[in-house]
Amino acid sequence: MRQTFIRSSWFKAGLRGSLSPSHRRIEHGFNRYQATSISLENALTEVPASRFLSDPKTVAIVGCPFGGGQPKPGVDKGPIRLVNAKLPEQLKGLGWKVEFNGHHPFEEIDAQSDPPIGLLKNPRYVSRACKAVSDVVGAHAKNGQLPLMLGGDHSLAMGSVSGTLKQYPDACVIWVDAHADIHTVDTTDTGNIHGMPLSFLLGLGPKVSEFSWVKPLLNPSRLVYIGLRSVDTSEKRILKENGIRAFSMHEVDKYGIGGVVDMALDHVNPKRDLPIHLSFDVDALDPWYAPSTGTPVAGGLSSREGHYICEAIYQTGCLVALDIVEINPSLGDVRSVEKTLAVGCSLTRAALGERLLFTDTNEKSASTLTLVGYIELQTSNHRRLTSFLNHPHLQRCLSPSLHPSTTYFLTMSFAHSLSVHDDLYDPWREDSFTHLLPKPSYDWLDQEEPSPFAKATASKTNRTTSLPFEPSDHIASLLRRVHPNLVHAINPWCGLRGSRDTDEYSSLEGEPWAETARGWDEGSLLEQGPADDFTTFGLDFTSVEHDEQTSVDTLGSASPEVNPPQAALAAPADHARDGSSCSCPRQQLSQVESTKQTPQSATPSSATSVAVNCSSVEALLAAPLDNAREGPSSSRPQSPPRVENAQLIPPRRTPRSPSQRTAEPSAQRSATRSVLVAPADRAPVGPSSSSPPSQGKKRKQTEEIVEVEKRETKKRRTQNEGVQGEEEPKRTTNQGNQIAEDEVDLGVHGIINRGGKKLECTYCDKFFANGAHAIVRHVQSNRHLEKLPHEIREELSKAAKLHCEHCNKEISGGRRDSLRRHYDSCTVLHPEKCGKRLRR
Ligand SMILES: NC(=[NH2+])NCCC[C@H](N)C(=O)O
Repeated sequence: MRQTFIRSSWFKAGLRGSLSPSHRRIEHGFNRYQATSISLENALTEVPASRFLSDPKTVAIVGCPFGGGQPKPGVDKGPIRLVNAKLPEQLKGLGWKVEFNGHHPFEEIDAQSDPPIGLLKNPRYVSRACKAVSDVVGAHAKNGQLPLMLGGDHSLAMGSVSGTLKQYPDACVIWVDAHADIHTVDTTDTGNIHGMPLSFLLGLGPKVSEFSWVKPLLNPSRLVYIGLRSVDTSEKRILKENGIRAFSMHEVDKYGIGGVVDMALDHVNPKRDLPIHLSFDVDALDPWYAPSTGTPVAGGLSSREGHYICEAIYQTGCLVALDIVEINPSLGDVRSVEKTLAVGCSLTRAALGERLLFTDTNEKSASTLTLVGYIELQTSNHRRLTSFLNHPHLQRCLSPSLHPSTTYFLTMSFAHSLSVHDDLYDPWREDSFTHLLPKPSYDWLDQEEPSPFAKATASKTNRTTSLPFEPSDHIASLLRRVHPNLVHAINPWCGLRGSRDTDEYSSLEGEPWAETARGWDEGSLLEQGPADDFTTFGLDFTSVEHDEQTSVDTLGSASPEVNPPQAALAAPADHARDGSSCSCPRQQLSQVESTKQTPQSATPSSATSVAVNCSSVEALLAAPLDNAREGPSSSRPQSPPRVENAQLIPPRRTPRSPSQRTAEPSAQRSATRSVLVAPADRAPVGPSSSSPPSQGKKRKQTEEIVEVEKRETKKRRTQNEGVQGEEEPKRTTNQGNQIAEDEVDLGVHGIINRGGKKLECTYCDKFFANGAHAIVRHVQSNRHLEKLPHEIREELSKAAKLHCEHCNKEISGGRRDSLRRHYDSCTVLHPEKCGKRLRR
């Protein structure tokens, strides 16, 4: 039996070009209008925060008032002051669940009972404190929480990193510090253990029985430094002997912080799939920004550079633990202390998702939703789907290009091997399931249109069908690995509608892609080709600048009023302002120097105003992945040494002059807000140049388009005339049928409600028996929307809100399961309940 899962609407919608024979296995395309369909609902409710943490994302604050690893009093007050500065509230403001049950009590040991071991000072005190921290951090990590260790001195990281490694043995450690903190027992000059934690974690140097609990779980290749500038001679030797990668301030100056972070990540976490422990010593920052610390060293990171590190690591979705250490509120004047505490808070926020242009990842608005692409997988094979989603090619395509502040969704559809049900699977016909698929386990498909048929069929019998896997959760978890903010939407119905349209094939006759379509029909995809064939998947990432309006909006939403707790201490993203008024000596110098050099082009990950767009299908086909990768990364000044696996896909800038921007019609501008529009210079959607259709076909298509356009213009004109108060024009369907007076014209929707029963789509010939909701969805999911102005599209998405079909109540949240829950209390379905409630 033929598998007929070619979507009629797609062919009509101009996705034909994507069906070239060379892309027969994986269909991909981009239909930005689906952004307003069900995808939106799913995307709005599902924003995975991390690859490793549990939901809801929880940060467990481990306050460590401890300074035994160094000699200066006061560092133990650091965590207390950070908490008093409302750090927990600030993190809540970022959407985290915060667990903080008071600071950890560290039992003091008097000096006599804790004599030095060799040169090591307070060895027992430090060891016990670190052991306790290790246990606590390990427990939080085990619970799927993110432990935030607030020091205290940096010796505590011996504990926190141990705790992390217990739970995540393959975790990597990014150590941001002015110092290497890698002295061994026999190399330390000072005996201060805060200069030694890494040697214990790496198992270097002579063993000290007091520290035997520290397991040398850290592999030197999993450690990377950023910000070093005070490294003792013996430490340099240790770094060299152990091949430990370090990015000193020299490299920061040379490559820029973006390059350094990329290289650091490429070294320890090339596929961005390993858990990351970020250990941030505030002395990595220039003392200008963090003066209140015990061992300040001039020439450090600017505030922005420090924040960039945190932001970039958050963006990997791999952060599992964070240390913020060495803030000593007893050092310096009041202003210095405030400054240091403020930067400690804002570094923490940056590492936990605070963004410069957006409020937070949990606040989802249409402007943070970007459709990345459309994938149609012609497979029902679980293994193949997994290998596709796990394929490094896809990961490389998506991962580095997606900005963390944006929720992306990938609309995916799956042609299941429903061949046996072929003629039966029509959700619009209640009887279509009744004998073969009595209780479909198509919940994932049902999700969007369950009520008419799912209810009807569920009651009949419990026979289940044999879908090979339950895609929703599975895909969600796989996509989370690609990018934490990448969500998916399964978009079932247009395919289902098309499933009966076998005549589509005849209309394909002579087209180069007809063969492909047949190939799918015969299930060839399932049989042939190793997973590697999926490399044909190539999204074309094109940078599209947010229009000015968007930037202003999003910037506005990040203003301090939005988040009062943060304002209490430091305005959110206050670090962003550092540059202008900065008198940090290093930055002044580099500012002077940078004017001499070629201006640095924006690195992709720092370009907050750049979004990713997979534009027309033709562009996809014309631009294989490798081409898509060419771009600004190669034009970066002094591009860093080749970093393995760092397949950055730099967004291609499409520069537009300000006058060009203002010249854009406002409707078009605002349309770019929620759904990014392909830049004008992209090839128009139509037959691929690589697979030109026959002349005749081409003409037929053009004629079709012209006809549709004519219809549109006519319609618009008659509408306008109506507004001007002239005689009301006769209303007709696209078939030319006149609309009777008792028929409701949904006008702007392009939908005619015929006698309140059957609905006809004005743009194609389809009829719907299942209510306005269904047809609104239909119009959205087909490319009819393309023809509608933005305002109308917005109205449409409003109209697509879920309502109970019995009492017409709007279902808040617009989710199907909420609707199902609502049925239980629906006053029309259960008048008796309603009565009870009234009596009460
Ligand atoms: N985490 C720190 N602040 N470490 C400073 C260490 C300074 C010096 N290398 C020492 O061993 O004493």
